[in-house]
Amino acid sequence: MHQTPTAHVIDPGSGHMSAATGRYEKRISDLAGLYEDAAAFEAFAAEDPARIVYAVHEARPLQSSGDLIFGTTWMQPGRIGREFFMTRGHIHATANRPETYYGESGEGLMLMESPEGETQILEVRPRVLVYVPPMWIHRSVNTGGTPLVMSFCYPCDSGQDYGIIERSGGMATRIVADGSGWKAVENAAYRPRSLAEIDAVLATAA
Ligand SMILES: O=P(O)(O)OC[C@H]1O[C@](O)(CO)[C@@H](O)[C@@H]1O
Ligand SMILES: [Fe+2]
Repeated sequence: MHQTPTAHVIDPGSGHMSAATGRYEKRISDLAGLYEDAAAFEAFAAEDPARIVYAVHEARPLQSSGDLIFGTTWMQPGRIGREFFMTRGHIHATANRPETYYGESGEGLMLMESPEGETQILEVRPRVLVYVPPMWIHRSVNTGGTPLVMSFCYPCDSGQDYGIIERSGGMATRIVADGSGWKAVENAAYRPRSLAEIDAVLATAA
């Protein structure tokens, strides 16, 4: 039985995608532990715990392999202390699965880290497509003053592993305000992965 082809209209401002099969939101209260300035986070969360930081529309297929998951991420502008709003970040649970992101509106960046700890940063803006190759941890950051909207696409058997970032005390690099722009700074709490952990990640790709 073939699935029926579909077309989806994306609103670049709101990130709404027609005929999505799912939608979820991440609120400030869901994002404890991500930001370097714990006191600033607590103050922000106490003031407005229900504040939405990002929202996702997605279409998930019926099949469990060989198919795609695609949709949009809408991210509010804002900062906790000097650090810009960002997604939780993850590596795909099957680590050799890639992903693309396409800028719909706003400006931001894709912060990526290899299991070995190399950082790569690519800016996202409208009409820029960012390719996240297999094996890269990835996190989106809204560095602008308006919502950042991106559409994304990845294999439906990728899965998301958030533990890899938690175990290393965050990603190696943080994105912080610098005048009217941004800069990358070292995360002082970062603990590089052991060879055993790196090998375990690489093994999921075998
Ligand atoms: O799952 P996270 O790391 O919170 O970030 C959400 C982003 O990642 C995705 O899961 C896609 O990989 C999208 O939902 C969104 O772009
Ligand atoms: Fe992903």
